[in-house]
Amino acid sequence: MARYELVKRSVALITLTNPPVNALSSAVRHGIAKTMERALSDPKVTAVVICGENGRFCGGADIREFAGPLRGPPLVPLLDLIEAGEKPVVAAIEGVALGGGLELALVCHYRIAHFKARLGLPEVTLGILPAAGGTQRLPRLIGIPAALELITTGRHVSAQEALKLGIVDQVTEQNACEVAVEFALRAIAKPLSSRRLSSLTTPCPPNLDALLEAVTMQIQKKARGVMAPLACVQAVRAAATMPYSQGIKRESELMATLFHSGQARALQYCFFAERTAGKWTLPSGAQWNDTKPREIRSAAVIGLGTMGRGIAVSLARVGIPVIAVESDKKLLETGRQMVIGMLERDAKRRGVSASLNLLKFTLSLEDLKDVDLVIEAVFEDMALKKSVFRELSKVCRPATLLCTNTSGLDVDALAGVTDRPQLVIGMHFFSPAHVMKLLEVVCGPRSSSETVATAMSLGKRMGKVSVAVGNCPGFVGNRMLKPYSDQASFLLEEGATPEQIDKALEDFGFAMGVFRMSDLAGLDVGWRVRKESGLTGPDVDPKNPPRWRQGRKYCPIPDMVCEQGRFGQKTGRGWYVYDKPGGTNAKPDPLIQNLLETYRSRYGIKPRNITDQEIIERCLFALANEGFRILEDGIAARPEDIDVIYLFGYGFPRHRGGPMFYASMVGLQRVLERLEHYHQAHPDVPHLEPSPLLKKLVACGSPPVQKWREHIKTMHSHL
Ligand SMILES: CCCCCCCCCCCCC[C@H](O)CC(=O)SCCNC(=O)CCNC(=O)[C@H](O)C(C)(C)COP(=O)(O)OP(=O)(O)OC[C@H]1O[C@@H](n2cnc3c(N)ncnc32)[C@H](O)[C@@H]1OP(=O)(O)O
Repeated sequence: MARYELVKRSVALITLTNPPVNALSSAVRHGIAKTMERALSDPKVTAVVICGENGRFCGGADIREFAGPLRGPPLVPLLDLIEAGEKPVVAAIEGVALGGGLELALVCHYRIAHFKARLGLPEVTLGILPAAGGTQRLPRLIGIPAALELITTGRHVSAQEALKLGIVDQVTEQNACEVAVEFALRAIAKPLSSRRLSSLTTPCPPNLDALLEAVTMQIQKKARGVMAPLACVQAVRAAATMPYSQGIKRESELMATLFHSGQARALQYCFFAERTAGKWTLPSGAQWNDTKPREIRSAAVIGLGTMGRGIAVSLARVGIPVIAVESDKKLLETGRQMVIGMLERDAKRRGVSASLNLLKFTLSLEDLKDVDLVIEAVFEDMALKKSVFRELSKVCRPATLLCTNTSGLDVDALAGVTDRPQLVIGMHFFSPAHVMKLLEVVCGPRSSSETVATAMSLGKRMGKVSVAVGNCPGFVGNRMLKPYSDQASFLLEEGATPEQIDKALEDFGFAMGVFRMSDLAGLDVGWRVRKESGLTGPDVDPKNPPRWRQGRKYCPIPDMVCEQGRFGQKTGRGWYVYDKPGGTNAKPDPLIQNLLETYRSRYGIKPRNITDQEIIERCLFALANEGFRILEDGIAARPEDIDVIYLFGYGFPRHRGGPMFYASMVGLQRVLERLEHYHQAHPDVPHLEPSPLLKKLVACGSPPVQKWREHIKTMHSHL
């Protein structure tokens, strides 16, 4: 796991060999210990270079090892040994030096980085802190403010920025190993004492307390309830106020508080879940690693509303020529200006030039005859979408992939009106599409494996986290949202207020509660869908009981809010009131309070005190319960896929791991008991009835989330 060679007759070259990222597994640590000992004791060796195989220095500690008992040589004494050695050690950083990888580089006496390398201490994103001296050595090297920023955010820096900050000594466009060997030969005669970071005094800013306080407040605001960044601040404080020997003890104590925490487990689960999600399999057996995607050299977007504009920008900024289509001149011109503006702002932010030459705008579908792929993003209306797909089927060449950005309509029904159902697939982007990372790739029963592979790979190229899901109303994300938001509405009936429910959800960790989020998204969208599905509006039979629709309990309060023209932020009024249309400062509205009181008295509902615990349990357990049903139905292949959808598409707090992981952390037995309890109290709400899969998992002893798949025997997998 660490190769040893003697080069240039006197330089020991140690290469970490643990693909794909040369993580510091127990075997690698063992390898480093052995090879370093050999280098330090061999009189022929005058200097040492450490590098990583396959152009990657080191991706840090092996995160998979954190779940089991700690084995092998501990990292801290091993790194101390390298730093204390009497022979100069040079790190040759190619690819990445992250976490423990950067900590390894920091104990080397010199660091040479390839110009494409990225460096950072991302431990905070895994719910822990850099505990192999990183919180103590980095501040000594680059000062408190810069170290604090890097350690508390986990941000990666480029080699050029690392040079500016003083993290590396040289950046090279040549082979970093060869440059490091030459560098090491020149370093032989130089004294090492000033190169041992642990022996330096931390340069301390005069306003240390104010700085730490400001960063703490920023963290508490941005990452409410998240422990690791606060522990990082404390560790950096120790670097500023304590000698190294005490600081390193403090670092280790703080790590001990984080290491086995639920937040660390959740965040590490998220890291792997995100990677698992890309590995799709279809019922035919075709899967991610045996199906070649088609190359997409040109694309078209139909409809330049909010979604279409974001999709066009996402395609153009990764170099794909896009033809954008609208139905009339005025809409086309507005869309054109908006897309160009968005692309220019995006390019400015990224410091690149805007690829405006890749965009074409047209009123005619005929212009799409030669494109490789079309994404339809017209109004959410089945008849309209069908007519677009019929037309596309006529004008596009037979090999063109036809994708729909529907957020919940039947993808197979659209495939059915075309001459190529195997080339039809859903690409469900989230708004704003050029910002949100999630893409649900909706596989219809007739979508070919090549079509799935192409949509997944295009998503990746666009920088999205793509998750393959089956075709059912609302797919995964929006199907689960219904029981969640229904519970919030029922809680309003029973005595809660929008602000109380939102606060409970925001305290749990959501960036926005359900009502603030609906105000942002626009309340009219859901209202239109409810009208179209006969849940409200003139189509409802007047003999229908007022709080009962389609055989189950129904809460009409959201419809009543819309009937008053309150569509959310854009109209300046929704569940909250805003200072102006488009305003973002949400204030509780006495008119909503009034509406709720009138409603309750009309239906003889006596309001009761509702606890935050009940709000969280009813909203989130109903959400997870639908997730179990989705797994049973074969609409999502794994709980990790559902969690990734909720993390990237719906703002589920990452330190809670996603709805399915959260349910497993609470304990499936407890989730089952609480759902049974709430279902008994509300027998007319089917979403509260525990799903058969949840019951089965509890009966099997509540296995960890990674093992649920073994218990899911779907009659018919859609994936
Ligand atoms: C009382 C109790 C007290 C307990 C105290 C215990 C103390 C223990 C001592 C701790 C010492 C601390 C050491 C250190 O401070 C801690 C760390 O280093 S944590 C790790 C930090 N590193 C990272 O966060 C980097 C994570 N990786 C990435 O960001 C990316 O993978 C990458 C390196 C940028 C590469 O990106 P890509 O090229 O896109 O490739 P993938 O992301 O798809 O990854 C490929 C493959 O590799 C797996 N993988 C990546 N990194 C790691 C890793 N660090 N450990 C394990 N596995 C890793 C990844 O999952 C992919 O796997 P695949 O999906 O292919 O199976």
